[in-house]
Amino acid sequence: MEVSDEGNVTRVQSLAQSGLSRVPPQYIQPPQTRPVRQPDPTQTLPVIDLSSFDLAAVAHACRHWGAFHVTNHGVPPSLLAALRRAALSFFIDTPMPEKLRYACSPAAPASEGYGSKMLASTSESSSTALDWRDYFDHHTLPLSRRNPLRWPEFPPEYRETVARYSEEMKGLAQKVLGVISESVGLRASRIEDAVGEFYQNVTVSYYPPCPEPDLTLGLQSHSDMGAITLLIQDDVGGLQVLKGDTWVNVQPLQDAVLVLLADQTEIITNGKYRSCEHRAITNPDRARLSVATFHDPAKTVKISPASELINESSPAKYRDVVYGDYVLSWYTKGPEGKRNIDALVLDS
Ligand SMILES: O=C(O)CCC(=O)C(=O)O
Ligand SMILES: [Fe+2]
Repeated sequence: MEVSDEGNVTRVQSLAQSGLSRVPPQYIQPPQTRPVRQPDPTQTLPVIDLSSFDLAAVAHACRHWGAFHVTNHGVPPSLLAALRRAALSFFIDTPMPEKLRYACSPAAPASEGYGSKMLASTSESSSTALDWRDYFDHHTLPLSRRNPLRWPEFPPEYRETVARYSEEMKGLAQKVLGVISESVGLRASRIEDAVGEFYQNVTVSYYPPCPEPDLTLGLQSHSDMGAITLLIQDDVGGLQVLKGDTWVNVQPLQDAVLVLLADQTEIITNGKYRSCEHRAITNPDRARLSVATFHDPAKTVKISPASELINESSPAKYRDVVYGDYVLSWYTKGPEGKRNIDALVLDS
């Protein structure tokens, strides 16, 4: 997720540390996107135990939430902890001038590195309030995109931990996409076959404490653009998912991995499953860390609804899209909830 003039972009962490009691105006959300302080407390995100589950529970979670926690997923908890530790150390132990050596390139959107501003500065995106977030984006797969020299050098185990984590997340994404495929009535490999080789990015988000949590968002409302996102976080909380028209807090679940269905899975399942709209709120007291691992098609891949799910009574709901075109529209227009996928919906 990324940038235009990152060289000049203020790091939110520096702002937060300057001890200001009001946030600068460019971070203030318009009234309609400010976070509600009382999300629905009666709702809790489904949990799927990957060592024993029934497909109906997966189908229910995908249909009604587009998101669920997975437990017994096979990724060692020690690796999740090691990644969180290394990532946090980059943000809190590394001096700012050293961090800025990894600043995202000003030229291209979605460039790798240390950034703060998700969208390119276009006239369409200029009205969007800034996120109260800094991040580090790693290009991890395919290996031809990977250059660990662009990843933090400290702590010393950083690069190796990201590499191990990337591998584990790839395996888990394949496993979970297989289960999702079967739960919608497709053969297990069907969604993965449609996506093709995974283009995987690992993005660490660091949300510093914010003096005005009622007026700001850590990350604006969006759905992820690829196929599937796997997210881990610390115990602070702040992620919210939209269920129907209600925002629900996602309670951090120790050692679980959170699965978010992304837009290409919505298209492939012909809308039987919807991608999850989500956002991060800010916290006045504690910084928060999350790590999202995105699994996307190559830019040249054409995504279309699975023909097995289309018939006379259930016609194709989305037009085909070349993934690179989808990404370009996302970064120029901004996510604004789910507007990019909504633009592909065919008139019925
Ligand atoms: O910080 C979080 O929990 C959400 C991050 C996220 O949605 C993203 O990076 O796309
Ligand atoms: Fe996201």
